[in-house]
Amino acid sequence: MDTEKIFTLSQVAQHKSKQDCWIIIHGRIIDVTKFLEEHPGGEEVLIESAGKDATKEFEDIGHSKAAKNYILKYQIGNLQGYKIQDDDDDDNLFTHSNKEPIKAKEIEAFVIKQNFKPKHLFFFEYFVPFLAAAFFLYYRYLNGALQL
Ligand code: HEM
Repeated sequence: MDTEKIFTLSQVAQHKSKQDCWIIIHGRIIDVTKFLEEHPGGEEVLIESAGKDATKEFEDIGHSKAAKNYILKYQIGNLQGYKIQDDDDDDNLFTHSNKEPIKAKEIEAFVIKQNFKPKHLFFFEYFVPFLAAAFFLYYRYLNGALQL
């Protein structure tokens, strides 16, 4: 098991043949080339998902703990952007790692939210200067009117 190496989706996509077959499960990159013939579900299903994220397909079957251990055995790295936390407790193995990477848009939204100003600031920033300017102009107007 190698959890240090980071691969991008396009790097994984290059390994999609029977001779070189990688798949992604919960952000883990698995080289299943040597496992193809051994897979109880047949090699076809793995080859179909080669070079892609097969998390949904993997979970839909309801694989056992043994299958999850195979994943750790054949893991060669992690998908870029995934935060994987290994745990000794096998049941948590995948719940912990099942975290979506934070998307840029979410970060942006967070930053914008943080920049929101309280409503009363708007009052002081715009309304008070506007009132002052109005008073000033009115004063000038009155002065002018009185001098006439
Ligand atoms: C595209 C993803 C996958 C699909 C669609 C898939 C499909 C299946 C199916 C249909 C079975 C049931 C076979 C039967 O009951 O006769 C099975 C069993 C099994 N698969 Fe997969 N599989 C996938 C990925 C994997 C991976 C990545 C591993 C491990 C590296 C794995 C390990 C196993 C094991 C150990 C079994 C035996 C039953 C169990 O322990 O859950 N599979 N798979």
